Amino acid sequence: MQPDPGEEDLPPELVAIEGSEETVPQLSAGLDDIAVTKVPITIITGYLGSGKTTLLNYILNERHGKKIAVILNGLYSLHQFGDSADIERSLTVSKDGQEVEEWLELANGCICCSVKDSGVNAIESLMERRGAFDYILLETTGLADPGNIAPLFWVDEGLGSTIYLDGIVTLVDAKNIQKTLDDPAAPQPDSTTLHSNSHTTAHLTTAHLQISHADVVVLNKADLVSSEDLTNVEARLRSINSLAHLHVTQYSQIPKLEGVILDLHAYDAVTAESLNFASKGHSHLDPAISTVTLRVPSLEPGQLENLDFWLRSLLWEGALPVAQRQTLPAPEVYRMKGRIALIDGTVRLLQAVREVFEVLDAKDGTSDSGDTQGQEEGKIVIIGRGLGAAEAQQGLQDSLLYALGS
Ligand SMILES: Nc1nc2c(ncn2[C@@H]2O[C@H](COP(=O)(O)OP(=O)(O)OP(=O)(O)O)[C@@H](O)[C@H]2O)c(=O)[nH]1
Repeated sequence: MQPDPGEEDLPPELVAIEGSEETVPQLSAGLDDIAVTKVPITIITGYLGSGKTTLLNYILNERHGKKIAVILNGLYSLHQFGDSADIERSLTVSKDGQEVEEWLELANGCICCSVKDSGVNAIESLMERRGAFDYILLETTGLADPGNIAPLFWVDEGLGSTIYLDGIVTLVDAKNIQKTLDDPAAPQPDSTTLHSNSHTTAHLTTAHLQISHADVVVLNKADLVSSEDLTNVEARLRSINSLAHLHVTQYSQIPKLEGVILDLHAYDAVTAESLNFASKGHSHLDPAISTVTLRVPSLEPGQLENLDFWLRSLLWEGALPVAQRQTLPAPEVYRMKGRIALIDGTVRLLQAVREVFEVLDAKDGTSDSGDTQGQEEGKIVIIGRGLGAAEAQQGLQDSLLYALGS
């Protein structure tokens, strides 16, 4: 769910077609009645020189049996792929006299493309022109904020996109990351995309945001640091983002890709284990960003509306609602995941990236906590800035009890 864009921006009416979850709804008029297989897209981000291209080359040279499209979002030279893969052809595609895409065909059936417009439409039109792919990898520039890119691909099922966001992988340079996070001169994110009412003044860098949005952190260049430094970096990364899986690598080499880097389904699945791990009380080593866990009692179905109110208030208005219509300075929320247990034993999943959120039915439909009482404890894990766990917990509890602001 996103803030209302206004009527003129409303999407055309859609009709859902029957089929598996990998089947997308289609426009009601003018299109063939053919189910479309959705293609996963993984965003690969990370600070300058952290090993993004090394990871891409590694993936492309692995035997994965997939036809992968690599999208370079930025002003890159495509020739960086020339060393490791035979280039068969290259082409520049023009639109209205403007060069918008450049692509190279790689030896193993993959293609590599530079797209200046990173939007879903540009990528879908590329897919139409070049035929179907099994997978898309999008490498951002080293200074990109993935929080601005992810919502482009995390598209509502109802909008009928042929691609879906599978996950965000953030490369971290083990040798330089501490300096980058602490450097007051390091490039800062575009403040207009963030709420400005946070009460935290601690320095925030683009590297912080890249880590906070990660579903997987690849802690690379481990060969360049001592084991003690590596342990310290790991602790800091976990304090920023306790939800992400962390893999320590040299030259971005990850022995198994499936389920580790690729095919994560990080935006349509939330396991109780991942939330339990995130709530284990990791250190608060970073002054700018942290992860907190809120406990959610089992809800009556009617209380889902109250939860929705709390989410809108927090994510759209940047305010933590508390009783008697007061508001507290709110955190800036970058990523949120949760499992909400209902008293009837069913479970809802919560996913949010910045102001976009979604509450879905859990695929299994019921608690999978293994709790002998049969009732899972609901949890919401928030990664953000200016997070006071006690205030956030109070605001949530108040919202669940009263219909604040109604
Ligand atoms: N020592 C060491 N060098 C590495 C490792 N991984 C990558 N490199 C080197 O670090 C340099 C930068 O790696 P890239 O993969 O180009 O990094 P990137 O994130 O794509 O860089 P930008 O696109 O400039 O942001 C290259 O010279 C790599 O060979 C590693 O684990 N250890």
